[in-house]
Amino acid sequence: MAALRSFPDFPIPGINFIDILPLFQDVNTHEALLVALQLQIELSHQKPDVIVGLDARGFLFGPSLALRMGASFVPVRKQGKMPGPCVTAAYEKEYGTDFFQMQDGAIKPGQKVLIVDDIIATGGSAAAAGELVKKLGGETIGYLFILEIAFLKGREKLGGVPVTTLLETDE
Ligand SMILES: O=P(O)(O)OC[C@H]1O[C@H](OP(=O)(O)OP(=O)(O)O)[C@H](O)[C@@H]1O
Ligand SMILES: Nc1ncnc2[nH]cnc12
Repeated sequence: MAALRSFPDFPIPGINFIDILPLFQDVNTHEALLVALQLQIELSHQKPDVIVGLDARGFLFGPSLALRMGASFVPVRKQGKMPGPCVTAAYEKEYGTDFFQMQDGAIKPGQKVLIVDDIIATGGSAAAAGELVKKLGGETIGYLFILEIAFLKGREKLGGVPVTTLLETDE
């Protein structure tokens, strides 16, 4: 937790924003983070075919983790960023409303998918990503986060799919 910083009233008043970026500034901490995430996947005894990372902070470690696991990486992006036909889901998060998209065909029917992101707060973003995976015919086998803001109870939005987090805070 020492590498994380919090910023009161960012991006809007009332939100205590937790900044995970320092984890990537130190090579050893970055490496330890990836080792810890990989270990969590291995402990689940479920090998994902695809790792789905959420725009934007899920892109910081999703592709590296996918390479380590021998899985493909597929991004979920905010609306309007990707070309071609996409599936779309609306969602609410801790500080606003947004739309997520995935490209048609990015996941093949029946593929096992692990959804990763830096933080689970209300769970709105992660739930929308799960919806998109389902629309493409994939099977979400789990969610993996670096940090859970536990009092927001986001995991309750994820339909009973296994949720793993490395760290937890109640602030
Ligand atoms: O559980 P929730 O309440 O949905 O919140 C969690 C989401 O919020 C943050 O992303 P944000 O939308 O701020 O986008 P960014 O990564 O582009 O900054 C965070 O990286 C998660 O994706
Ligand atoms: N409090 C928070 N800090 C950082 N990212 C977030 N995403 C949603 N809530 C957040």
